[in-house]
Amino acid sequence: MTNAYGYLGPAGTFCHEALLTVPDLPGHLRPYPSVVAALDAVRKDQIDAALVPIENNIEGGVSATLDNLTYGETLMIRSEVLLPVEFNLYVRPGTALSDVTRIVTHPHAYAQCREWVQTNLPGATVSEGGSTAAGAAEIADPNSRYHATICSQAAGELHDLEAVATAIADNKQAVTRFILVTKPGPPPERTGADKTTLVVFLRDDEAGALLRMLEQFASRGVNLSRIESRPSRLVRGHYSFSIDAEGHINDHRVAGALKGLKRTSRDVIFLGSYPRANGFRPQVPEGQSDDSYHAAEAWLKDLRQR
Ligand SMILES: O=C(O)C(=O)Cc1ccccc1
Repeated sequence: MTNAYGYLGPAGTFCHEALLTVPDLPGHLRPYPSVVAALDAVRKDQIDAALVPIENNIEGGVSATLDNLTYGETLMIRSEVLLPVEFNLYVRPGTALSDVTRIVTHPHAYAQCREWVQTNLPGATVSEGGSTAAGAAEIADPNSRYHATICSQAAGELHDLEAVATAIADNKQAVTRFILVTKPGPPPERTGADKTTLVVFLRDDEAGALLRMLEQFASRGVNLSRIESRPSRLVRGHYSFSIDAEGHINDHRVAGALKGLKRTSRDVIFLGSYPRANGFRPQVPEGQSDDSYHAAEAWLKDLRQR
């Protein structure tokens, strides 16, 4: 144990803000310059866990996170955090909004403010920064070639910047989902309001492979809360599916779906079962509860012993 958690830094990122809401934080919180650097630090036992973004409600999944969890040495999701994100446009004190032609920020921040930028700063170019707080640090430098950054109020104030526009997100309800990731180990206890994250590689040269994958969930009453296809790095023209299923690996119906996927697909990566941040409890259809499975198993055992 290192008594340290990592996050996409520097201080003042949305990741940092999300991490501060996690209960029982260790003594040290360490910033990393990228999602991949934070995840690799977990793999090398330099930190016990890392908090990284996985999904936002404008762009969908965060590819850097999803792909690293799919192709890197296996890690496990322990919990999730939902953070409403608000974006402001910050400049060095004295710069007017009309002077802004070069913006630097994290691509997800820009993605969520694209219409605002096009409407209000139509000539401006936007460059990719490592994070929103890295953008704020850049703008604080008087020699910077950039004029403005899109970041949170916390990051703007940390660097003594001036907000020339506030609440500039195109969707005012923007929420980002972050995950806390550790080395593999036993999953957290089942709470009844859980989520299971998987990557499934289909036997996609077989007709109906996608339908067969979905049947593993549907036939057991397991609802999916996210499903995204990602191009496979291993075989060109093939895809993997990144999936969040409602329920825990210790629910019989979810375990049944996992076993079915293992039997019928090319490969399955289990990335964790963990409590849902919104506390949502799935509707378990008749016949899919653990009690129903136990009763059916007892019946079968009895038949075999007759
Ligand atoms: O750059 C940051 O502050 C991050 O934590 C990544 C991010 C960027 C925009 C929205 C949500 C997360």
